[in-house]
Amino acid sequence: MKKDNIVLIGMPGVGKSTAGVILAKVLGYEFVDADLVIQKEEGKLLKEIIEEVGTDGFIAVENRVNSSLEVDHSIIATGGSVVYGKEAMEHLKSIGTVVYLQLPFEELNRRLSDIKGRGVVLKDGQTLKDLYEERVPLYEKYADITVNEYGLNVEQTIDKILSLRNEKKCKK
Ligand SMILES: Nc1ncnc2c1ncn2[C@@H]1O[C@H](COP(=O)(O)OP(=O)(O)OP(=O)(O)O)[C@@H](O)[C@H]1O
Ligand SMILES: O=C(O)C1=C[C@@H](O)[C@@H](O)[C@H](O)C1
Ligand SMILES: [Mg+2]
Repeated sequence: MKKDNIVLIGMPGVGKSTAGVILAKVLGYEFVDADLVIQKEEGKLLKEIIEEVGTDGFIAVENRVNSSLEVDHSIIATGGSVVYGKEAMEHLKSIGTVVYLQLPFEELNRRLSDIKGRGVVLKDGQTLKDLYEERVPLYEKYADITVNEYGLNVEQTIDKILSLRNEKKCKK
């Protein structure tokens, strides 16, 4: 039987970790932050990994770690760049429902006042807008459910995730 996980994807700062941990409490699930799993497995901070092996190297590490996540009844908050890893996304889709947390660019820009400090995978010269345009098609490609959280607080976002997930379950 397919495992019962919820996998949160989306741009950095959309709230995958913030909403994910509360969602786990509401459902009585485990919470897995893929960024923290990477840090634990590598024994380094994300920003140290990016400094040492560059953005492509980080993406390879992220792809490998996410491809080997074996959890059930868990909310998995992924890193924003996980969608560059084909194997990781195929694995995550096979073990859960992929929920894309979506925000318009302007709102995201407001939230991310210090994006370098968050260790975002930005290539030289790439702006946040470029990154947004590059990634949105990937988030859309892998999403089973898309949740537009514009104007919603964390609790409202969680309610929306749960009601769209129930709708999807009822359709099956
Ligand atoms: N509706 C909302 N849902 C979730 N977070 C929200 C919402 N509105 C505002 N926030 C705020 O947005 C920020 C989201 O940050 P968070 O670290 O959870 O994002 P993330 O998607 O996990 O980013 P990253 O990819 O860098 O790990 C928090 O400061 C949170 O309080
Ligand atoms: O969106 C990104 O590029 C990233 C987001 C973080 O969660 C980390 O996974 C990492 O710092 C890269
Ligand atoms: Mg996070």
